Amino acid sequence: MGAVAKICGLTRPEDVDAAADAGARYAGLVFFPRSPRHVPTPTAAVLAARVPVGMARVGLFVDPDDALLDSVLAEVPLDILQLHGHETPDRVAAVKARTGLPVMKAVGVASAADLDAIWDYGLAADLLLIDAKPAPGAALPGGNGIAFDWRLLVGRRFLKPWMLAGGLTPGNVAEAIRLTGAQAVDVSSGVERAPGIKDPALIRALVAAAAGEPGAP
Ligand SMILES: O=C(O)c1ccccc1N[C@@H]1O[C@H](COP(=O)(O)O)[C@@H](O)[C@H]1O
Repeated sequence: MGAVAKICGLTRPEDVDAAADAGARYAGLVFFPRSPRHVPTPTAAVLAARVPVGMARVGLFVDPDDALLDSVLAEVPLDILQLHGHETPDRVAAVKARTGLPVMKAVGVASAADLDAIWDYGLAADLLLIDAKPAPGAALPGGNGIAFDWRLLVGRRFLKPWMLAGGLTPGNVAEAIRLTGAQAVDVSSGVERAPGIKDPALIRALVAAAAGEPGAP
């Protein structure tokens, strides 16, 4: 069974075009200054305007305050907000209410115990993002190119639609989907030639492999 793809951390117009041309369903823009994929708001507005109809524009935030959300949304049309920090279920609900946008909440997983947290967000969030938990002391809360043990998700069901993330590449995404049953995947590092610089061939290979196209890796 194939999955649709979100390509996250787009920083250049040509990367948006590559993701769209490859058939990715979601375009991710990072609003987190510590990330090498961070885009200033004016740049994000240009990139968002380039995303074709039918491809959702996802804004990635890490523990954003209301002022940041308001200032970005005043300039950048976004369809979904991705919260990738330590936001509580109440904060997820408050962001939804304030912005009127669907929220995808990221939850980091390293062991079976971490899966319980996913249930905590099942009512508040519209979508769940199951990512690898960053190593202690990691500079970034995501986008580190590390995978978790996908077998932890075998046989699991969640209250909301979910995406799988963490260290996915054109070479491993088919196996990750086969094991977990993910219907959507989110990839950043695995389709880059350098942090923040996407590689169009890797994007094409990733989207094709996720979709289960014949001949894909
Ligand atoms: O991509 C980033 O720079 C980033 C920064 C802060 C939080 C999350 C970030 N990216 C998200 O992390 C996962 C996994 O990324 P990767 O494929 O392992 O590099 C993904 O959901 C990205 O949206």
